[in-house]
Amino acid sequence: MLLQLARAAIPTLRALSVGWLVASLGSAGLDQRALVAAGLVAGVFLFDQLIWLVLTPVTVLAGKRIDGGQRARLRALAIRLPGLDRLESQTFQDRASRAVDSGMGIARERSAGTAVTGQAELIFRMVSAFAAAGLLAVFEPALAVGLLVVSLVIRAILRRQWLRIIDRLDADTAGQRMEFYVAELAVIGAAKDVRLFGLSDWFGGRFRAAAARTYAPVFRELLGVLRRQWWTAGLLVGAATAALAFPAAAVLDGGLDPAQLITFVLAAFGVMAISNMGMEAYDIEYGLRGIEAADELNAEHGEAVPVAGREVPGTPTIRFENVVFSYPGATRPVLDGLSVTLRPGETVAVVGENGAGKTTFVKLLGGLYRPDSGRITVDGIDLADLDLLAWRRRLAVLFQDFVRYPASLRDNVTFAAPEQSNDDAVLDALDRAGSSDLPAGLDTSLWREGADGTDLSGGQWQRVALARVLFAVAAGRRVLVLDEPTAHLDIRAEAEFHERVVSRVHGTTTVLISHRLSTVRPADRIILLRGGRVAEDGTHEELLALGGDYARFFTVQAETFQADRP
Ligand SMILES: Nc1ncnc2c1ncn2[C@@H]1O[C@H](COP(=O)(O)OP(=O)(O)OP(=O)(O)O)[C@@H](O)[C@H]1O
Repeated sequence: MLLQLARAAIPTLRALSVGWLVASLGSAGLDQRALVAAGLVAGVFLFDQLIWLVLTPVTVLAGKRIDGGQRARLRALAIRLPGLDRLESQTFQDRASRAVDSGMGIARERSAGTAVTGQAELIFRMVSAFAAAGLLAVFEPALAVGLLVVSLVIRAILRRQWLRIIDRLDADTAGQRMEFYVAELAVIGAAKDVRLFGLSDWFGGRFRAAAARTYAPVFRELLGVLRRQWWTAGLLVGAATAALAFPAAAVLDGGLDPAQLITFVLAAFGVMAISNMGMEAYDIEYGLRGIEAADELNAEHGEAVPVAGREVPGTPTIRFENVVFSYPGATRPVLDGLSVTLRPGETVAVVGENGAGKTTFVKLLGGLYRPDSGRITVDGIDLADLDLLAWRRRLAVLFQDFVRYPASLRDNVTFAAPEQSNDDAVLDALDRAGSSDLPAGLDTSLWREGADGTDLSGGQWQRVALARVLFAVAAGRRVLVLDEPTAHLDIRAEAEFHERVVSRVHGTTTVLISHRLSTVRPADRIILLRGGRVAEDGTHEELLALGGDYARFFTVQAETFQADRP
């Protein structure tokens, strides 16, 4: 603040000190007074240069601090959202990336921090212009007011032009998203494919196309602005002419001496400096969009906290009653009248073709989405009335696309029940998941990019993820969901899976999703989803006897397996 205030005084101090120097030189050559005046002029110039050395890092740091706070608030809001539907909506994602300036597009600064520090800079530039106008008013108040008004009008015109350019940039979020996605994918996400499939030209072309789509209207707007710029330039030339002509005329009339001429001309240019749109204008305009986006997110989702509801003890009976569910924006429901009961302690396998809705069923069970109609009950209580956080603490879910946390092996296991951290239990879970021979100790960071980090094979990662949910069950979770838990396992591990994992889970309801029918065969019940509802329900033997889809799939798999044998 003090630094900015000192900077705001520079144009006025410069005008006064240079005027004083000229007056001193005029009177008696290079005497002591002139030397002091020259020292003052040099001091002001030097101060103007040096102040940036301090001001720049202070401003950047202040901005980063504000941005850090904004990001933290947004993270808290996103984490608090009880389900995935809002999080996955395009509007939410667009606003979130604007609010935190996640770097979409090229050199975009949209942060709250830049808006605040830019605004502070603008205030002090205004103070500076008004101070210079005050000095100029000593000579001619009308000239001071006129120059101030014209300079502010020029600034307002330039600001409007900026806003139109920013609007053009904002208009194409789909293009920016594509550009960002392609750039990320080409460099990191698809690094192996880019090399092995020779995709660099394809990615390059897509990136250029996305960038051209986003920036073509921006460049058109910019060219339009440049074409219309002549009358802004005219205003500036007019103002500069008045700034010189009025004091010069006064000198000719004998009303001003040369030293005063220099003082007032410098003061006039100090006033006009406010017409210049510095980077602060860019920072404010872009940054304000980020603040607006954060405000919109807060207004729309700020209250979205899971409400404290009822809790159910023990291993519950779970019922899906005529549940219908479509993903936001989808035209067809994924679940369409699904009714099923999961009894306490039983192992229910869920099978069905790709896209039948098996994972969706699990997401609804976890309260990540709500049914469009019908209801899900836990011991007779609607899931909507349960304390969602408490309910989730009763679940241990291994998703098909489980997360590979860039953390230690220990954390990768305990994350499913973070309240427990007992190394014996971690080792036991790893052992049961068949991971006791991993090339990593509990403290090893499973983060290849990190210092001393390592990575695992696909199957090893699956075992770690399996250990994660087994650890959670040992910690008291009472509903275990395993979505394709054997997809990456080798034949021996898959054959041992039921014996080693499922049969050793007691007092827990287990939902097992798998395309490998040998994995689901021993389940207490198998349900087959088709058309968004339960089409078949029974034991392996009952479903084989039924002769429906399950029997057909099983026969095909069994025949394939037989045919593959030597
Ligand atoms: N987040 C989502 N947004 C929109 N649609 C989705 C989303 N997730 C899944 N879907 C759609 O819902 C349908 C069911 O998907 P789901 O993942 O539940 O199937 P699944 O039975 O688990 O399939 P698979 O056997 O291939 O794993 C699919 O048509 C899929 O395209």
